[in-house]
Amino acid sequence: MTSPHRSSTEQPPASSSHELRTFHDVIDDIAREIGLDSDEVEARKAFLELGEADVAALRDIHELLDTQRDAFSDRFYAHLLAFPQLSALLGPGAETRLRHVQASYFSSLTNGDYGQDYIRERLRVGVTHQRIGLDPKWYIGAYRKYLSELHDILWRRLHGQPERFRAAVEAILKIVCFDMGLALDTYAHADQLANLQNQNYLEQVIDGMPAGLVVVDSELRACSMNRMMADLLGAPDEALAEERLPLIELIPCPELAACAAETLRTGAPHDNVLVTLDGRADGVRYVDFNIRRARKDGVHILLLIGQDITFRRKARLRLQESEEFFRLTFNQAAVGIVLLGADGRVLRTNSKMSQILGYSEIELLARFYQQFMCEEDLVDEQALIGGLRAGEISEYQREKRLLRRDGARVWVSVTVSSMRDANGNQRFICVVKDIQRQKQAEEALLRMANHDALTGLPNRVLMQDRLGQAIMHAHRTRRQVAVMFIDLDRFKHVNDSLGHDAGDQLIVEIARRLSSSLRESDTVARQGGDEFVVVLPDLAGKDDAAKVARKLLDNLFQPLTLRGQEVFPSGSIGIAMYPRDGEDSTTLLKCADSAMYGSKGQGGNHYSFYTAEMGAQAYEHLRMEGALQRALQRQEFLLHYQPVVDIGSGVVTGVEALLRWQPLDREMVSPAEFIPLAEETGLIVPIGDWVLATAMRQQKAWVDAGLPPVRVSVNLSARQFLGQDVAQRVGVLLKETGCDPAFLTLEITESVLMENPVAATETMGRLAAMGVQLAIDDFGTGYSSLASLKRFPIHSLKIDRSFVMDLTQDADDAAIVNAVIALAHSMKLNVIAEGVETQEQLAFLQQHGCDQMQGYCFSRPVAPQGIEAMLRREA
Ligand SMILES: Nc1nc2c(ncn2[C@@H]2O[C@H](COP(=O)(O)O[C@H]3[C@@H](O)[C@H](n4cnc5c(=O)[nH]c(N)nc54)O[C@@H]3COP(=O)(O)O)[C@@H](O)[C@H]2O)c(=O)[nH]1
Repeated sequence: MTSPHRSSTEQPPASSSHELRTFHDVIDDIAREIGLDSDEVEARKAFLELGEADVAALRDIHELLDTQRDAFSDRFYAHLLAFPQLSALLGPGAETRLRHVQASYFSSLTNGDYGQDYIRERLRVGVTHQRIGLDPKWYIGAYRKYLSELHDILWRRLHGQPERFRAAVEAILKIVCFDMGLALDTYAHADQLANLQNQNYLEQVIDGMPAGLVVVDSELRACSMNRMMADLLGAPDEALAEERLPLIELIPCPELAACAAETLRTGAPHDNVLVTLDGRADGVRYVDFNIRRARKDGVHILLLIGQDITFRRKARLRLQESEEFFRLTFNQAAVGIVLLGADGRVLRTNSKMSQILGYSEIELLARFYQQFMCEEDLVDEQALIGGLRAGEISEYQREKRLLRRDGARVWVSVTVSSMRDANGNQRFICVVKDIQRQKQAEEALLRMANHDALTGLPNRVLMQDRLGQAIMHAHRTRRQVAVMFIDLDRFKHVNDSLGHDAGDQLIVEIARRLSSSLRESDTVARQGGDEFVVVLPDLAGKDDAAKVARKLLDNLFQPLTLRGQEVFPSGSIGIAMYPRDGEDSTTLLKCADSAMYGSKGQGGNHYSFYTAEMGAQAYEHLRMEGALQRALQRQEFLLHYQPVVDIGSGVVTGVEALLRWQPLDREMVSPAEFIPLAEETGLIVPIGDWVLATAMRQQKAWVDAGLPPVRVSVNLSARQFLGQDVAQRVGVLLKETGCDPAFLTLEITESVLMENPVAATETMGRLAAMGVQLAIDDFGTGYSSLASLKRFPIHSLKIDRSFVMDLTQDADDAAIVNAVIALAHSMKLNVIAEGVETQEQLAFLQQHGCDQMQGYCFSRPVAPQGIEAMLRREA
């Protein structure tokens, strides 16, 4: 306890080492603490006027009293032991021992030696008496008895010698008073020691209190405080040691000072006065003060007891903070959160949950979770909740649909966990994530993966799955399955002439017509391009399939208008039957495909069932493809050239390069046979590139051979023209071959132009810029008008052979050819007639101003040497 008046003679507390000390040491300590040094002894003797004369007088009666000692002791102790309080203190059988002690004291009293040993003995006796609990009153009484007895003895022996008697009595009185002083000193010292120990004990208790204590005086100044308060305030001991600090300075809290003043004035206690102590190195401290009034030395004092509630308060603040954090997180969470009672009642929810389910928070609180579940989920959900309830699982996660307020179903991912509230009640926490969009995207992806984007029909993947199921079902039920491969007739033609959009429109309409012609249990799938596959499960036989095929063809062959043109779509259908033609989907599809080619071979708009011969055709198709690839590697291709003749002069002005395939071991194969296959497989690109390079090299070779320059025309396929950078390639080849671009013409069909007019214009522009000429081949077979060709940098038009063929018999064809020549001329285009076989045709063309012609009437396509011979003849 820190106080401005702390004793400077504080005694160390009793310790075990203290107990081991001898009684002699204790007496020495007491003598020292009382201050009984020789000066003190002399001072006392002087005050008692105990001098040498008295010592001599005492010695004088020593002998005299010797014979009286035993009788004296008997009387003395008879008197003392007559008092039960004393006999109880002195103990049974004490008489003999005490009589001996008394006799010894009696002797020492008059033997004239009153030095340190005498004094120490007196202190020892005093300490002994004090320790056994002999009150000073008994002590004083005993000395009175002592003096009276001595007085009697001396009177009896010395009444005849009044001077000696007076001196003896005087000396006895002094020495006895001297002794009494020493005895009383031991009592006072013991009391002082006890007080000190008491005070130490209290201070220890107060310092050890788990609360801070400040004692404040009646002037509201702090008198003392315990260690805990000093620690709390961060105040050094010296703060109060020097002066009493005003309370408001020691604890700068006006509220505390005001409460203290009130308690001091009225005596009414104050509890829970919260004081915030900041500015401490270890951070802010919160102290809860109770103020009580007490009284000391007749004046009021205050006890301010401060409890450090920093930890508690910080914990509470942290709890509040975490509750606030939780509340905000809960309310603003991007996922729905619901706290459910054990029966599924909604106990707490957040705004996201309201958003997901379309109910207000209040509405949700009046409901049970089960009310939002779809019926089909109830059984599973109850089982899982049962698992949670029984502690078999701690949580579960599911994707499912919940019922919204508007009756719609929303896809969610739910995680449900079990917990106990503060009262031990079971609760379920549901974290609900809205995955509606994700599910829609997944469904869309799944749909995309299994359906054709243009028509929405199942695609090849889904069709194969359905076909597999149909086969399994037919196997079990001993029924049949029909697989139909449907390819639209002349679709390419529509696509090329009317453009891709019209082609797409046609495909969509065909898909609609096929779907509407079939049952729910049938499958119609788009295989790609203009190919469809129909799966008819559960059939009795091929007659059923034939009926459906007829119906499909009838429905397909209904007119529709595309870009203002009336089109009559038709298809070629190939049919394979399970189990007759194959037992697995791959074989059946292959058979149906072969059968479809069979229908195509019959002019389209036809259905055919698969036969073994068709398998051979399909095989042939595959064989050709492989052979074409090998032909490129083995250099089995060559070029023939057909002269292009000026109609007026009959002079060869150019040649058209025409591809030929001469396999090593077989007859020459016509391009009409392999070009469509090469186009289908993409092989036309490397083959066409070879043609271009070879023709250009040939042109240069003729020039180098000293022949007059001759224009060489090369056919470009659609893939070649649109699928690669043909302008860049021609540029490279011009450089490589040395061919003169002014004598190179590239022929493209009008359908190629119309397929991608923008790209075509750009490519043609680049080619024209190199000086290469461009011709439209097979003109009249497409749907483009002459006017639409205006925007392309074209030099020539080649009238298709089909118009020239019947020119002289068919007035329509004649009119068309005539009109084309006239219009082309008006557009300053050169006109070349193809396939001129007769003189009549030639005459017609001459008559109508056609510029050039090519055909059998002049020459068939021939090897380069043939052309060279012709050119030399003309030169
Ligand atoms: N992309 C490429 N296509 C090419 C190439 N070489 C040829 N072809 C195309 O193959 C088709 C068949 O060609 P081909 O058997 O060579 O027939 C051509 C002529 O021989 C034939 N012709 C010429 N005059 C007459 C005639 O008086 N009567 C008659 N019945 N036929 C005749 O016409 C074909 C030339 O046609 P076209 O190209 O339209 O001018 C054919 O479509 C070729 O285009 C090639 O290298 N690349």
